[in-house]
Amino acid sequence: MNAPLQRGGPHSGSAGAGLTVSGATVTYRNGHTALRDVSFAIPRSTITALVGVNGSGKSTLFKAVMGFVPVSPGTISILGGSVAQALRSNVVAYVPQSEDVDWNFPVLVEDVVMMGRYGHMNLLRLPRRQDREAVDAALERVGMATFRKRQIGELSGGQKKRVFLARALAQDAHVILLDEPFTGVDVTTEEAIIALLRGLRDEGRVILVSTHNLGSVPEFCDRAVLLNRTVLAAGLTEEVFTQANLEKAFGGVLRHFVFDASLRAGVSSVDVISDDERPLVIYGDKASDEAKDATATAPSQGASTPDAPAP
Ligand SMILES: Nc1ncnc2c1ncn2[C@@H]1O[C@H](COP(=O)(O)OP(=O)(O)OP(=O)(O)O)[C@@H](O)[C@H]1O
Repeated sequence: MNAPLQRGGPHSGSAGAGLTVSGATVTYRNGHTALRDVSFAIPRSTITALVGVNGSGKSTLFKAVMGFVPVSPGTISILGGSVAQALRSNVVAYVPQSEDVDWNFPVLVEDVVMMGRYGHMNLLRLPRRQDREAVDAALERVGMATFRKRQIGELSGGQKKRVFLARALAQDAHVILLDEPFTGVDVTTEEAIIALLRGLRDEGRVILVSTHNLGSVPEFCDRAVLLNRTVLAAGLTEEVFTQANLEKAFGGVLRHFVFDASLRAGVSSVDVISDDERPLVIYGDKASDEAKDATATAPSQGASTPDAPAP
């Protein structure tokens, strides 16, 4: 049986136990299997990118972690406990894609953030002092305190995303799932969101971010999971984010450009890999390429080369 979840700070509970998905298969009611035998583990204090083509199952995985769709067979363990325990303890929060939200729904920014407190309230949902304080602190942290009385539909795309992040903060979620947080936001807002996520990571939380923005993944994600209905690669970003793995994940849809890099000192090649408007750029290192070439062409001891002069 799973150990009970412990609240009282993201560092409590089983040390290091973050999110573990083991052999998870998800089949929708219409018979479509969106995920098959998915396995990976993410420790606490990490930001992990969830990357894959449209329809690869990223949102389905989020739904499974949130308990919205059943996993069968397979298991999902959250901070050492079951999904049901995690939901009861309010430790998982989901920050939705903008398209999934009805922005015409008349609700104030502070009310959206207060929704993060519902799991901490009794059935009457009357906010207490600690609930209001949590909302104030969350709005302050995402820089949206001055917008609290605005209708959510009146905000820009980046501001809306920050409000939903504030809802997760007010909830004091230890596992935060973000669906495409950078779509439609400018670079300044993206940097602000990344800084916030880093802060949350450093507090011991588990952050899982689905994104098509390959270029920023190596910059701010410690780990990555490449998905296409099953896991193609998972682990540290530098090990997962290789050209070969990305080609496996994106196949023909990945735009891949190779430039002559002779204009930049120390660079032998520039690979630009793009699934979105912000590409991943890989610079080849001239010095290490030359060293590799030298090793590859150096004759091994005792071997003769066709061009070697006769002794
Ligand atoms: N409720 C549902 N019923 C049946 N099939 C579904 C349902 N939701 C999603 N699917 C199917 O499951 C597969 C995975 O969808 P999912 O939304 O998880 O992909 P995704 O990786 O999040 O895609 P995107 O990058 O476009 O958001 C798709 O083939 C989709 O058509």
